[in-house]
Amino acid sequence: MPLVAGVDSSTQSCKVVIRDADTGALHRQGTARHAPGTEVDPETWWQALIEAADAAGGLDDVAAVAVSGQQHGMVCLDADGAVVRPALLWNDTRSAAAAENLVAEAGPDGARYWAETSGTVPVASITAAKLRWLAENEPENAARTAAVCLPHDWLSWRLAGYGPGSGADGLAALRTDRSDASGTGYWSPATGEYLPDVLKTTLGHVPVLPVVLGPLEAGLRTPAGAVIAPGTGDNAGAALGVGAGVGDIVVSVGTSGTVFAVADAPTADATGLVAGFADATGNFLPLACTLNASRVFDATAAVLGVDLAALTDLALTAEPGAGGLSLIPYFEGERTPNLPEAEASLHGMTLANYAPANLARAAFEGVACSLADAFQAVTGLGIAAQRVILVGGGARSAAMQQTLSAVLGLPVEVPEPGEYVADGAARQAAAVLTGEWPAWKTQDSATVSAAPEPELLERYRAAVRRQY
Ligand SMILES: Nc1ncnc2c1ncn2[C@@H]1O[C@H](COP(=O)(O)OP(=O)(O)O)[C@@H](O)[C@H]1O
Ligand SMILES: O=C(CO)[C@@H](O)[C@H](O)COP(=O)(O)O
Repeated sequence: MPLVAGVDSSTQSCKVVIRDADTGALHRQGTARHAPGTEVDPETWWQALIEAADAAGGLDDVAAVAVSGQQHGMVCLDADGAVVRPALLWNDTRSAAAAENLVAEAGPDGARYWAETSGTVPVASITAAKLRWLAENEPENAARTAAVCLPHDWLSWRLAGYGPGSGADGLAALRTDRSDASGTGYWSPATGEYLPDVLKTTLGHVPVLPVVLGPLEAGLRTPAGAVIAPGTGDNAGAALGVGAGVGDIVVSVGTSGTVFAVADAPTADATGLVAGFADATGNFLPLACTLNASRVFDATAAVLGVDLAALTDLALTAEPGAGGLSLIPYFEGERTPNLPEAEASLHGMTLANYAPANLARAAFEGVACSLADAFQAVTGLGIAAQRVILVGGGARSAAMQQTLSAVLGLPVEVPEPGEYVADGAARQAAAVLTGEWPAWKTQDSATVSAAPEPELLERYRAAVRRQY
């Protein structure tokens, strides 16, 4: 009965689950908060991982561990293995102009070129755009950058005992997986190869890059001897955690809102709405991501002076349609659609409808409508939605569940509350240990079917069109 650990180092927190490798039974778990902001010292992730692992009873007795992490974050290391500057996260939009320039420099059909070459048209989130920003704005830091990796790669490396002072041998030990490599812009999901030219035209040189492990390939080991599995980007981790397969569309409501499908062939969306990522099993993970999801609820709850449970209760006392209010939730700029400078706005206010319950409902409906746009982009690639699965912290809200079902006009499957990204990582750890994907029992789910509200999405889209 070996134990395995799964780690989810996501934007807001680190979660650790420890499960039985044979049965998947949950033994222990722990969490720790991350620092806020879009520019973060990776050391704070490491300290949070230690804290979350301690809260989960430690990792000394696990036979394998895998780390899933927030995607795209730019972690630059110097020749010694020390971090060159704080990491720029996926939701840091300072690299928006750099992304635009990368597309323009690729010629009149630059977007198609990028979609076909790297799977994804660069936006501010993509690591390659962040490297270009670094080279243009902090040339000394760019020149000192001897290796570039992602949050999950760096944490796996720290788990193996590497860190500042590890030198060239340490950099050579960096490992990643195809799901996270596919979010960099300098790795091709279609060929499975790095794209050195992208690094030359962004960072200015080709740094040491993590070796991309195959789905069941063992990576490093912890000092205590546990196998470190390849790990994953957090969305690919969620796909593993809920057991998503071809025909499933997963909607995740965390700091980011994501809509993604498991596909058996790579995608290349030249509109730029859908990133052509790889998954953690050897398949692909076309994904549309928004910058504004669960934190819209946090902010609205704070404004209304209630907690998240009360926000949902309040929202459910309002009629569908929030009395005519439409919230465009682009508080942090937006990525889908690509409007990095956008701000949120509230439309349709009258003295009659401007009330706390309608505001609460408008927050959930606004996020649901923005996710419906992302959903349409994914299904627009010809991907059928046989089942829609809702995960992430925001999935705990009945208001989120119902408004998403109403706006999509589809039933939504809601797995029992859990840490599905960390669970996906634990599954991968078990798979690497045994050589095959474990046949763990899948989670219990409820199906939420709300009456379709197509006019709500029409009103939202009309407001977006008027504004942008
Ligand atoms: N009952 C709830 N209602 C609405 N949102 C919730 C609820 N519980 C948790 N959340 C949201 O979950 C978010 C954290 O989700 P999570 O998926 O862990 O985020 P991330 O992976 O980006 O760190 C918080 O921003 C919070 O708003
Ligand atoms: O940028 C993306 C996907 O492309 C985000 O989904 C990040 O991976 C962050 O995820 P969360 O912390 O919101 O789960």
